[in-house]
Amino acid sequence: STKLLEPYKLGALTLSNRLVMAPLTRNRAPAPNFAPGPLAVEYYGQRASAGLLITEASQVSQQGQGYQDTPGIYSKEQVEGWRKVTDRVHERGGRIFIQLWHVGRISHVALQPNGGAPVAPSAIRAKTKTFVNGTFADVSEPRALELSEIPGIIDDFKRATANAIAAGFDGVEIHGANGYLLDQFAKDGTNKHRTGIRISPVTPANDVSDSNPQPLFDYIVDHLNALKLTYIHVIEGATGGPRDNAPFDYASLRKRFKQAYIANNGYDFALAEKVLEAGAADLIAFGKPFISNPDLVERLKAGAPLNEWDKATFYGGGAKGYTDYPTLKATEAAE
Ligand SMILES: C=C(C(=O)O)c1ccccc1
Repeated sequence: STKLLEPYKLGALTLSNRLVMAPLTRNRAPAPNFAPGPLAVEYYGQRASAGLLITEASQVSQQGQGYQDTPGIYSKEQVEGWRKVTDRVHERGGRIFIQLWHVGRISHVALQPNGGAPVAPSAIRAKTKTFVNGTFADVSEPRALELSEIPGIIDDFKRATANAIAAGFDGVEIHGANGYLLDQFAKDGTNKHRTGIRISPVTPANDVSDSNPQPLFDYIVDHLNALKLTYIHVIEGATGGPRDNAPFDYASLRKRFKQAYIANNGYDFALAEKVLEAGAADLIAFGKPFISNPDLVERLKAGAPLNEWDKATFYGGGAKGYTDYPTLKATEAAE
Protein backbone atom coordinates (compact mmCIF):
# COMPACT_ATOMS: atom_id res chain seq x y z
CA SER A 1 0.00 0.00 0.00
CA THR A 2 1.14 3.57 -0.51
CA LYS A 3 2.17 5.16 2.77
CA LEU A 4 1.38 8.58 1.31
CA LEU A 5 -2.25 7.61 0.95
CA GLU A 6 -2.65 6.45 4.53
CA PRO A 7 -4.69 8.71 6.84
CA TYR A 8 -2.84 10.57 9.61
CA LYS A 9 -4.02 11.88 12.96
CA LEU A 10 -2.63 15.42 13.36
CA GLY A 11 -3.70 16.37 16.88
CA ALA A 12 -7.49 16.62 16.80
CA LEU A 13 -7.53 16.50 13.00
CA THR A 14 -7.66 13.35 10.90
CA LEU A 15 -5.99 13.93 7.54
CA SER A 16 -7.23 11.65 4.77
CA ASN A 17 -3.71 11.21 3.42
CA ARG A 18 -0.16 12.27 4.09
CA LEU A 19 0.24 14.79 1.29
CA VAL A 20 0.61 18.37 2.53
CA MET A 21 0.46 21.32 0.14
CA ALA A 22 3.38 23.54 1.09
CA PRO A 23 2.89 27.30 1.49
CA LEU A 24 3.35 28.89 -1.94
CA THR A 25 3.44 32.62 -2.55
CA ARG A 26 1.41 33.43 -5.68
CA ASN A 27 1.01 37.26 -5.48
CA ARG A 28 -2.66 37.38 -6.42
CA ALA A 29 -4.16 39.44 -3.59
CA PRO A 30 -3.98 42.98 -4.94
CA ALA A 31 -4.04 46.31 -3.15
CA PRO A 32 -5.82 48.00 -1.55
CA ASN A 33 -7.29 45.11 0.45
CA PHE A 34 -4.59 42.43 -0.02
CA ALA A 35 -7.44 39.95 0.40
CA PRO A 36 -7.88 36.59 -1.40
CA GLY A 37 -10.58 36.78 -4.09
CA PRO A 38 -12.68 34.30 -6.13
CA LEU A 39 -9.61 32.96 -7.95
CA ALA A 40 -8.07 31.98 -4.60
CA VAL A 41 -11.31 30.20 -3.62
CA GLU A 42 -11.08 28.18 -6.85
CA TYR A 43 -7.32 27.55 -6.53
CA TYR A 44 -7.45 26.15 -2.99
CA GLY A 45 -10.77 24.36 -3.67
CA GLN A 46 -9.19 22.52 -6.61
CA ARG A 47 -6.50 21.17 -4.31
CA ALA A 48 -8.72 20.25 -1.35
CA SER A 49 -8.01 16.52 -1.73
CA ALA A 50 -4.57 17.06 -0.13
CA GLY A 51 -4.39 15.70 3.41
CA LEU A 52 -3.60 19.23 4.51
CA LEU A 53 -3.36 22.54 2.65
CA ILE A 54 -1.11 25.29 4.01
CA THR A 55 -1.88 28.64 2.46
CA GLU A 56 0.63 31.00 0.98
CA ALA A 57 2.40 33.18 3.56
CA SER A 58 -0.05 35.79 4.80
CA GLN A 59 1.14 38.94 6.56
CA VAL A 60 -0.11 39.65 10.08
CA SER A 61 0.08 43.42 9.55
CA GLN A 62 0.84 45.99 6.86
CA GLN A 63 4.32 46.29 8.43
CA GLY A 64 4.72 42.55 7.88
CA GLN A 65 4.23 42.75 4.11
CA GLY A 66 7.29 42.44 1.91
CA TYR A 67 6.06 41.84 -1.65
CA GLN A 68 3.29 43.23 -3.78
CA ASP A 69 -0.09 41.45 -3.83
CA THR A 70 0.51 39.01 -0.97
CA PRO A 71 -2.54 38.45 1.24
CA GLY A 72 -2.95 39.57 4.82
CA ILE A 73 -4.96 38.20 7.72
CA TYR A 74 -5.39 41.41 9.73
CA SER A 75 -8.43 43.15 8.20
CA LYS A 76 -12.13 42.47 7.91
CA GLU A 77 -11.95 42.16 4.11
CA GLN A 78 -9.09 39.65 4.40
CA VAL A 79 -10.96 37.52 6.95
CA GLU A 80 -14.04 37.55 4.72
CA GLY A 81 -11.94 36.59 1.71
CA TRP A 82 -10.29 33.72 3.55
CA ARG A 83 -13.65 32.52 4.93
CA LYS A 84 -14.78 31.80 1.39
CA VAL A 85 -11.58 29.83 0.79
CA THR A 86 -11.93 27.67 3.89
CA ASP A 87 -15.64 27.09 3.24
CA ARG A 88 -14.87 25.79 -0.25
CA VAL A 89 -12.04 23.56 1.03
CA HIS A 90 -14.19 22.16 3.84
CA GLU A 91 -17.12 21.54 1.43
CA ARG A 92 -14.68 19.30 -0.44
CA GLY A 93 -13.56 17.50 2.72
CA GLY A 94 -10.22 19.26 2.91
CA ARG A 95 -8.25 20.66 5.85
CA ILE A 96 -6.41 23.99 5.66
CA PHE A 97 -3.95 25.94 7.80
CA ILE A 98 -2.84 29.50 7.13
CA GLN A 99 0.85 30.50 7.32
CA LEU A 100 1.30 33.65 9.44
CA TRP A 101 4.05 35.89 8.12
CA HIS A 102 6.05 38.97 9.08
CA VAL A 103 8.83 39.73 6.61
CA GLY A 104 10.87 41.99 8.90
CA ARG A 105 13.61 43.59 6.81
CA ILE A 106 12.62 41.89 3.52
CA SER A 107 10.36 44.73 2.43
CA HIS A 108 10.26 48.07 0.69
CA VAL A 109 9.18 51.54 1.83
CA ALA A 110 6.48 51.43 -0.88
CA LEU A 111 4.73 48.67 1.08
CA GLN A 112 5.32 50.00 4.60
CA PRO A 113 2.85 52.03 6.64
CA ASN A 114 3.44 55.76 5.90
CA GLY A 115 6.35 54.79 3.65
CA GLY A 116 8.46 54.02 6.71
CA ALA A 117 11.56 51.82 6.91
CA PRO A 118 10.99 48.06 7.22
CA VAL A 119 11.72 46.76 10.73
CA ALA A 120 14.31 44.22 11.88
CA PRO A 121 16.21 43.07 14.98
CA SER A 122 19.18 45.19 13.80
CA ALA A 123 19.53 47.84 11.11
CA ILE A 124 21.26 45.65 8.55
CA ARG A 125 19.99 45.78 4.96
CA ALA A 126 19.58 42.42 3.23
CA LYS A 127 21.45 41.91 0.00
CA THR A 128 18.34 40.87 -1.88
CA LYS A 129 15.46 42.21 -3.93
CA THR A 130 11.73 42.20 -3.48
CA PHE A 131 8.91 42.68 -5.97
CA VAL A 132 6.99 45.95 -5.74
CA ASN A 133 5.17 48.16 -8.27
CA GLY A 134 5.57 45.48 -10.92
CA THR A 135 9.31 45.24 -10.72
CA PHE A 136 12.17 43.75 -8.74
CA ALA A 137 13.69 46.33 -6.40
CA ASP A 138 16.36 46.30 -3.73
CA VAL A 139 14.84 45.89 -0.29
CA SER A 140 14.90 49.13 1.71
CA GLU A 141 17.27 49.96 4.57
CA PRO A 142 15.58 48.62 7.75
CA ARG A 143 15.43 50.23 11.16
CA ALA A 144 16.09 48.28 14.35
CA LEU A 145 12.94 47.53 16.34
CA GLU A 146 12.73 49.07 19.79
CA LEU A 147 12.26 46.54 22.59
CA SER A 148 8.96 48.33 23.32
CA GLU A 149 7.65 47.39 19.84
CA ILE A 150 8.03 43.62 20.29
CA PRO A 151 4.83 43.09 22.34
CA GLY A 152 2.89 44.86 19.56
CA ILE A 153 4.21 42.42 16.94
CA ILE A 154 3.38 39.49 19.21
CA ASP A 155 -0.14 40.93 19.49
CA ASP A 156 -0.32 41.09 15.69
CA PHE A 157 0.37 37.33 15.54
CA LYS A 158 -2.21 36.72 18.27
CA ARG A 159 -4.83 38.80 16.44
CA ALA A 160 -3.98 37.06 13.16
CA THR A 161 -4.54 33.70 14.85
CA ALA A 162 -7.93 34.83 16.16
CA ASN A 163 -8.74 36.10 12.65
CA ALA A 164 -7.65 32.75 11.20
CA ILE A 165 -10.04 30.91 13.50
CA ALA A 166 -12.81 33.38 12.56
CA ALA A 167 -11.99 32.71 8.90
CA GLY A 168 -12.54 28.97 9.45
CA PHE A 169 -8.96 27.73 9.30
CA ASP A 170 -8.17 24.41 10.96
CA GLY A 171 -4.90 25.82 12.27
CA VAL A 172 -2.02 28.23 11.73
CA GLU A 173 1.62 27.77 10.78
CA ILE A 174 4.03 30.39 12.05
CA HIS A 175 6.51 31.36 9.35
CA GLY A 176 9.89 31.16 11.09
CA ALA A 177 11.94 30.36 7.97
CA ASN A 178 13.63 31.84 4.93
CA GLY A 179 15.20 34.94 6.45
CA TYR A 180 11.98 36.63 7.48
CA LEU A 181 11.42 38.31 10.83
CA LEU A 182 11.53 35.32 13.19
CA ASP A 183 14.52 33.85 11.34
CA GLN A 184 16.18 37.29 11.50
CA PHE A 185 15.80 37.26 15.27
CA ALA A 186 17.12 33.71 15.63
CA LYS A 187 20.33 34.22 13.66
CA ASP A 188 23.37 36.30 14.62
CA GLY A 189 23.97 37.46 11.06
CA THR A 190 20.86 39.61 11.37
CA ASN A 191 20.42 40.00 15.13
CA LYS A 192 23.37 41.87 16.66
CA HIS A 193 21.74 42.25 20.05
CA ARG A 194 24.13 40.14 22.01
CA THR A 195 23.66 39.36 25.62
CA GLY A 196 26.17 38.61 28.32
CA ILE A 197 25.55 37.13 31.75
CA ARG A 198 27.35 37.51 35.07
CA ILE A 199 27.70 34.47 37.33
CA SER A 200 29.41 33.81 40.66
CA PRO A 201 29.72 30.06 41.24
CA VAL A 202 31.03 30.13 44.81
CA THR A 203 30.27 33.58 46.14
CA PRO A 204 28.73 33.75 49.64
CA ALA A 205 27.24 37.17 48.80
CA ASN A 206 23.73 37.73 50.14
CA ASP A 207 23.88 34.44 52.03
CA VAL A 208 23.78 32.35 48.87
CA SER A 209 25.34 28.89 48.73
CA ASP A 210 25.24 25.64 46.80
CA SER A 211 26.28 22.16 47.99
CA ASN A 212 27.87 21.19 44.67
CA PRO A 213 28.58 24.23 42.46
CA GLN A 214 30.93 22.58 39.95
CA PRO A 215 28.42 20.33 38.11
CA LEU A 216 25.77 23.00 38.57
CA PHE A 217 27.75 25.70 36.79
CA ASP A 218 29.14 23.29 34.22
CA TYR A 219 25.50 22.52 33.37
CA ILE A 220 24.47 26.19 33.38
CA VAL A 221 27.32 27.21 31.09
CA ASP A 222 26.66 24.30 28.71
CA HIS A 223 23.09 25.55 28.38
CA LEU A 224 24.11 29.20 28.07
CA ASN A 225 26.04 28.13 24.99
CA ALA A 226 22.79 27.08 23.33
CA LEU A 227 21.54 30.64 23.80
CA LYS A 228 24.56 31.92 21.86
CA LEU A 229 25.36 34.51 24.52
CA THR A 230 28.25 36.81 23.72
CA TYR A 231 30.07 36.40 27.07
CA ILE A 232 29.98 34.93 30.53
CA HIS A 233 31.32 37.33 33.20
CA VAL A 234 32.58 35.21 36.07
CA ILE A 235 33.16 36.46 39.63
CA GLU A 236 35.95 34.13 40.74
CA GLY A 237 35.69 33.49 44.47
CA ALA A 238 33.86 35.64 46.99
CA THR A 239 32.51 38.88 45.47
CA GLY A 240 34.90 41.68 46.48
CA GLY A 241 36.68 39.20 48.77
CA PRO A 242 39.05 36.23 48.69
CA ARG A 243 39.41 34.52 45.32
CA ASP A 244 40.03 31.16 46.99
CA ASN A 245 37.16 31.00 49.48
CA ALA A 246 36.04 27.68 47.96
CA PRO A 247 37.46 25.16 45.46
CA PHE A 248 36.17 25.70 41.91
CA ASP A 249 37.55 24.85 38.45
CA TYR A 250 36.97 28.01 36.39
CA ALA A 251 38.90 26.46 33.48
CA SER A 252 36.02 24.00 33.15
CA LEU A 253 33.67 26.90 32.38
CA ARG A 254 36.23 28.49 30.09
CA LYS A 255 36.55 25.22 28.16
CA ARG A 256 32.81 24.75 27.83
CA PHE A 257 31.78 28.24 26.84
CA LYS A 258 32.25 28.95 23.14
CA GLN A 259 32.13 32.76 23.28
CA ALA A 260 34.03 35.23 25.48
CA TYR A 261 35.01 34.69 29.13
CA ILE A 262 35.35 37.79 31.31
CA ALA A 263 37.24 37.12 34.53
CA ASN A 264 36.56 39.29 37.58
CA ASN A 265 37.39 39.72 41.26
CA GLY A 266 40.51 41.07 42.85
CA TYR A 267 42.59 41.29 39.70
CA ASP A 268 45.66 43.48 39.51
CA PHE A 269 47.55 44.03 36.27
CA ALA A 270 50.08 41.26 37.01
CA LEU A 271 47.44 38.59 37.62
CA ALA A 272 45.43 39.87 34.67
CA GLU A 273 48.42 39.52 32.36
CA LYS A 274 49.10 36.01 33.69
CA VAL A 275 45.53 34.87 33.13
CA LEU A 276 45.29 36.41 29.65
CA GLU A 277 48.69 34.97 28.71
CA ALA A 278 47.50 31.52 29.78
CA GLY A 279 44.36 31.94 27.67
CA ALA A 280 42.26 31.42 30.78
CA ALA A 281 40.17 34.49 29.99
CA ASP A 282 39.52 36.87 27.12
CA LEU A 283 38.80 40.00 29.15
CA ILE A 284 39.40 41.08 32.73
CA ALA A 285 36.83 43.14 34.63
CA PHE A 286 38.21 45.62 37.19
CA GLY A 287 35.90 47.18 39.77
CA LYS A 288 37.51 49.15 42.61
CA PRO A 289 40.57 50.10 40.51
CA PHE A 290 38.20 51.86 38.11
CA ILE A 291 36.44 53.65 40.97
CA SER A 292 39.62 55.48 41.94
CA ASN A 293 41.35 55.57 38.54
CA PRO A 294 39.25 57.01 35.75
CA ASP A 295 42.34 56.69 33.56
CA LEU A 296 43.20 53.14 34.59
CA VAL A 297 44.15 52.33 31.00
CA GLU A 298 46.55 55.26 30.74
CA ARG A 299 48.12 54.32 34.08
CA LEU A 300 48.67 50.76 32.84
CA LYS A 301 50.30 52.12 29.68
CA ALA A 302 52.53 54.47 31.73
CA GLY A 303 53.29 51.90 34.43
CA ALA A 304 52.08 54.59 36.83
CA PRO A 305 50.95 54.03 40.42
CA LEU A 306 47.17 53.79 41.04
CA ASN A 307 45.03 56.00 43.26
CA GLU A 308 43.73 54.19 46.32
CA TRP A 309 39.94 53.97 46.52
CA ASP A 310 37.97 55.47 49.38
CA LYS A 311 35.46 52.92 50.71
CA ALA A 312 33.62 55.56 52.73
CA THR A 313 32.35 57.20 49.54
CA PHE A 314 31.50 54.00 47.61
CA TYR A 315 27.76 54.22 48.14
CA GLY A 316 25.71 57.41 47.95
CA GLY A 317 26.83 61.05 48.24
CA GLY A 318 27.92 63.39 45.47
CA ALA A 319 31.04 64.17 43.49
CA LYS A 320 33.37 63.28 46.40
CA GLY A 321 34.77 59.83 45.75
CA TYR A 322 32.78 59.67 42.53
CA THR A 323 34.09 62.12 39.95
CA ASP A 324 36.89 63.80 41.92
CA TYR A 325 39.59 61.12 41.65
CA PRO A 326 42.52 62.77 39.80
CA THR A 327 43.88 61.52 36.52
CA LEU A 328 47.60 60.93 36.13
CA LYS A 329 47.84 64.12 34.08
CA ALA A 330 46.12 66.15 36.79
CA THR A 331 48.38 64.67 39.46
CA GLU A 332 51.54 65.41 37.49
CA ALA A 333 50.33 68.94 36.75
CA ALA A 334 49.76 69.52 40.45
CA GLU A 335 53.31 68.38 41.38
C1 LIG B 1 7.07 33.42 1.60
C2 LIG B 1 8.07 33.07 0.84
C3 LIG B 1 9.09 32.14 1.39
O1 LIG B 1 8.89 31.61 2.50
O2 LIG B 1 10.11 31.93 0.73
C4 LIG B 1 8.22 33.54 -0.56
C5 LIG B 1 8.15 34.90 -0.82
C6 LIG B 1 8.28 35.36 -2.13
C7 LIG B 1 8.50 34.48 -3.18
C8 LIG B 1 8.60 33.11 -2.89
C9 LIG B 1 8.46 32.65 -1.59
